This record gives sequence, structure tokens and C-alpha cells, in this order.
Amino acid sequence: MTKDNKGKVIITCAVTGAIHTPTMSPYLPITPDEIAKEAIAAAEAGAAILHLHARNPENGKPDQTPEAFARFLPRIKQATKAAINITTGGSPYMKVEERVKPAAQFKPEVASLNMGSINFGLYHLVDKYKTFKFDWEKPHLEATRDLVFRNSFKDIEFILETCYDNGTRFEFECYDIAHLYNLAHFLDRGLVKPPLFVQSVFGLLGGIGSHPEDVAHMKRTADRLFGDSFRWSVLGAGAAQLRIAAQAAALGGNIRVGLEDSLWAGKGKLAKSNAEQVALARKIIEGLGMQVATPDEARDILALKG
Ligand SMILES: C[C@H](N)CC(=O)CC(=O)O
Ligand SMILES: [Zn+2]
Repeated sequence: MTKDNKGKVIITCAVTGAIHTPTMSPYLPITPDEIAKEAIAAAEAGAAILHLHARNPENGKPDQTPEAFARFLPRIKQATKAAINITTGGSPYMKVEERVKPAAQFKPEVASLNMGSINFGLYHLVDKYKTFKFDWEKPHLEATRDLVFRNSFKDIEFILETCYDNGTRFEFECYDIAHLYNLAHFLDRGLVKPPLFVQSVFGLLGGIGSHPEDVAHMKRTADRLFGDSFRWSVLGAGAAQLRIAAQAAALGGNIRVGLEDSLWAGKGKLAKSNAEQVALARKIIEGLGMQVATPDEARDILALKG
């Protein structure tokens, strides 16, 4: 990383995800056209990295087939310099063999890698949404009551081996302190190489909370385990998104926003777009007297293949 880029803050935008359902927000991009438009606008607003999932355009259901990604990827690549980050998490109902396919085929600069298994709680949202648009939504949410998002050591090794020769680097999703130790384990085995792009996930039921102490504890532990061989980033689920972003930016961290992680743009206000959340993140960063990293600066900071 060139020293000029030290202190520049990378904004990642997670455009649609696989957990939120269409009934939850009319602004959740579902079709390839909506996902492309939202991703391009998020990049124009300042996102240097675009974290992408695909959905079935008819009913919004997660779709992890390479064909589904092929319907929007070329348009995004053509329209922005942002680095593409393809999910290997897919949806917690999918097997790892299915989850890794798009990243294996498209060989993106970045792919997400979930560093441990967690209970993935969303059932507490069922009561909130009395009416559902599609017949898969309610059972999807209810089933999370018994859902374990499986990421065994073998699953993680499988994704590492599958993507490694493609020059793809990983966004290491750490939902809890144990996941940092899992990452340290793979570093010790030489299966991952610095700089490690550590994405700490806060406030998801099943993982670590979103209290400022949780954020400080994650950062302290990552500092102790990885020293300066990691680049820290955070995402806050739901209402915690902007508060977590502000605390992390003040601690020298990078920020992830987007409708995958939160549908809100402030208390009780649905975000009308991903770009709206990126603009709020930029406001926080510039408000702290810091600079938003461009895609090429992000590539330098994270040693991406370009
Ligand atoms: C909390 C986020 N949904 C984590 C995520 O983005 C997982 C992935 O795509 O691999
Ligand atoms: Zn994701």
C-alpha cells in the first residue's frame, strides 16, 4: 500500500443480498436491471467495492447460478471502475458447492468468505411483516428459527482452494471473535495471504452484538492477531449500520453499507436506494475529515489484481 493511501476509507456497498425479502422494502433491487442500476449508482456515490448477490427476477428468491450473475455483471463492469465482490455465502440454505460457483466462474477481484458457522436468526421479523408478496417469504423467515449458516473448516478450505488460482482475494466475513481466530488459523497454515480484508459483522442475531464495546473488542482482537497485516472493515446489520460505520471510521476502519445489510437510512426511514446509504457513509467519513478511497486506491490498499 502506497503511503498516500494510508487513511483513505474504502466504502463497500452490498447491493441486495439474500436475506431481506421483497415485502420488507419496495426499494430492494430484485431484477438484473435493478441490481445493475443500483450497483452503478452506488459506485458513482463513492463505493469502491460492490458486493453482489443475484435473485430470481420473478419472486426475488436468492439465485446462485452463474447465469443469474451474468445478467448484470457485464453491465456493471462496463459502467464502473469499482471492484466486483461476488458472494460465496449465497443464502444459508445452499450447499457450499452451489455457493462457490459464480466466484469460481467469474474469477472476481474479491469474493466473500464466511469464517465460521452461525445460527442465522431472522424469525423475529415474521410478526413485523403481516402480509407477504410471495409464497416463499414467510417460510423463509420462519425457517431461520432453526437455521445454521454452515461454514465448516472443510467448507472454508474448499472455497479457498476453488478460488485461489484465480487471483481472487477474500472479504473475510467475521460474525464473532471466534471467526477471527479461524482466520488466524488459516493464516498460520499459509492458506490466506496478507493484507487480509477483514469484514466484521455486527448486530446479526446469532453473531456478536452491535454495542460499541463489541466493536472495540473485535478491533482489539484483530489488532492483536494480525498486527498491520489486515485491513479492517465493518458492517452493522439493520438499525446499527450507520452508528457502527461512524465508530469504525473513527477507529481507522473501512465501511460496508447497502440494502443487503440494512433497509434503513436512519431511524424508521426506509432507504430509497443503496446510493443513499453510500452518501450517508461518505458524509460520515468526510465529516471526520477523512477521504473516501477511489476504486484504484482500494485496489492498492487491498492488493487486488485489478
Ligand atoms: C451479513 C452479510 N449478509 C454477510 C454476507 O454478505 C455473506 C456473504 O455474502 O457471503
Ligand atoms: Zn452477501
